[in-house]
Amino acid sequence: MKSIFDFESIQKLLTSPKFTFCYDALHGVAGAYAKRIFVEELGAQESSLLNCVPKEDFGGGHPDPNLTYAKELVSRMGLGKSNSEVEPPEFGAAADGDADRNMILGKRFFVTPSDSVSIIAANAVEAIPYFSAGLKGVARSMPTSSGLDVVAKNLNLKFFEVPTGWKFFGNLMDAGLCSICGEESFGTGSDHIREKDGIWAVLAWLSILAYKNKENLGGGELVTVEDIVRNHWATYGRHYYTRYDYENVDAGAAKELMAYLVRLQSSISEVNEIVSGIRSDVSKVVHADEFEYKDPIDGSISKHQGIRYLFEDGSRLIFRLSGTGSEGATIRLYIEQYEKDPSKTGRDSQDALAPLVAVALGLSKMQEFTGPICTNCHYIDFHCYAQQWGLIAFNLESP
Ligand SMILES: O=P(O)(O)OC[C@H]1O[C@H](O)[C@H](O)[C@@H](O)[C@@H]1O
Repeated sequence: MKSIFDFESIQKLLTSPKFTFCYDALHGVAGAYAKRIFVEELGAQESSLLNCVPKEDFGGGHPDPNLTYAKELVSRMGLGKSNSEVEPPEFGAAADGDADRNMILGKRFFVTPSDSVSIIAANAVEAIPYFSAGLKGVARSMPTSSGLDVVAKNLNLKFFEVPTGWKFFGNLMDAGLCSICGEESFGTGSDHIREKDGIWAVLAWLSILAYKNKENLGGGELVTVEDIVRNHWATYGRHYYTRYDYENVDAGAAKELMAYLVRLQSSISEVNEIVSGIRSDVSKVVHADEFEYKDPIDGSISKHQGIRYLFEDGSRLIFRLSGTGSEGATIRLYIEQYEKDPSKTGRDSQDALAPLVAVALGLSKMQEFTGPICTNCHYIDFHCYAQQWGLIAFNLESP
C-alpha cells in the first residue's frame, strides 16, 4: 500500500483536527489491517475503528458492507433511523468479512458503489502516485451504472463493460488493459492485485480527500465526500441508480420471466408502445439485447448475462438472474436514469427514478411472473437494495 499511495499526505489528513474518520470491519479480517494501516501507520485515532477485532462468528452480525448490515457505522455517520447525538465523522467506510468489498460514506451521505469507482477513476492520476503515469484503462460490470463510461469518454481512456464476476477484470489486468475497475455489488479494485480490495478502496478515497484538501487543512473549508460527489455529478452528469432484488423466486417462474423479456426485446416498436403506455414522460428505448461478452484476451464467449433495455437519454433497465442466491432464484432489476443537466443532478433519487421504476415493473410484468412470494406477511417479498441504500423503499401489497 505504501508503494501505491502517498502515506504522508493521507497522514496529514487523518491527523488534522478538521477531519474525522470511522472504519467498520464488521469483525471481519480487515480489522487487523485497519489497526496497522489507519492507526499505526497513518495516525488515525484508535476510537475511529469499529468492530475491528476479527471474530469467527463476526460478533453475531452479518459482515456485509451496506446500509442494512453496517448498522453501527450507518448510525455514527448520521444515516440511520436512530442516530447518535454526536456530530458524524467526515468520512466512514466498511468492509465485508474477507475485506474484498467496501462501502464508502460521507457525513450523512451514501456513495453508491457505481459512483465510487467513477470518482476514483476520475481523480486517480492526480491523487494516487501509483497511477501518476496515466490509466491503462477502466472497466465495470454490465449492471454497474454507466457513470464510468462517461469518465472514460471524457478522459479518453480505454473502457470495458464485462459480465458480472471479477475473473473478467483479471484477464484485462493481466493483459495490461485495465488499471481500475468496479462493480455495483460493492467491489472496487485496481491492477495492484487480481482481486477487489476493500482497504485499497478506502485508501483511494482518503487519497482523493487528502489531495482536494491539501491547501485547506491549515485554514479554509474542508472539501467533503459529499462535495466531491456533487462536483463529480456537475462535471460528468449523474446516474441515478438503484437495484431491486427479488429473492427466493420459484426457479421456473424466474426462467419464464427472463424468456418473456428476451422475446420482448426483439421488437423495439412493441417495447416502446408498452413503455409509452405506462409513462409518456420516459424517453424511447433505442436498443435491447441479451448481454453477451467475448473476452478480448482468451476469446471465450459468455452468453445470457442479463437483458438490457437502453433508452435514448442514456437510461437503462437491466434484468439479471443472480449467480449467488442460495434458495430458489434471485432476480435482480437494475434501474438507471442519466441526468446531464447540472441543475438537475441534486434531485431526490426516489423522484428521479419513479417513472423508470413504473416502466420496469410494468414492462416485465414482474408481479405476474413472481407472484406473492412471501405469503407469511402477505406482501410480495420485495427485497430492495435501494432501501438499504436509502433511495427508494416500497412494498407491493399482494391482491
Ligand atoms: O450474481 P450476484 O448474486 O449478483 O453476485 C455478483 C457477485 O458475486 C460474487 O460476489 C463475485 O465475487 C462478484 O464479483 C459479483 O459481483
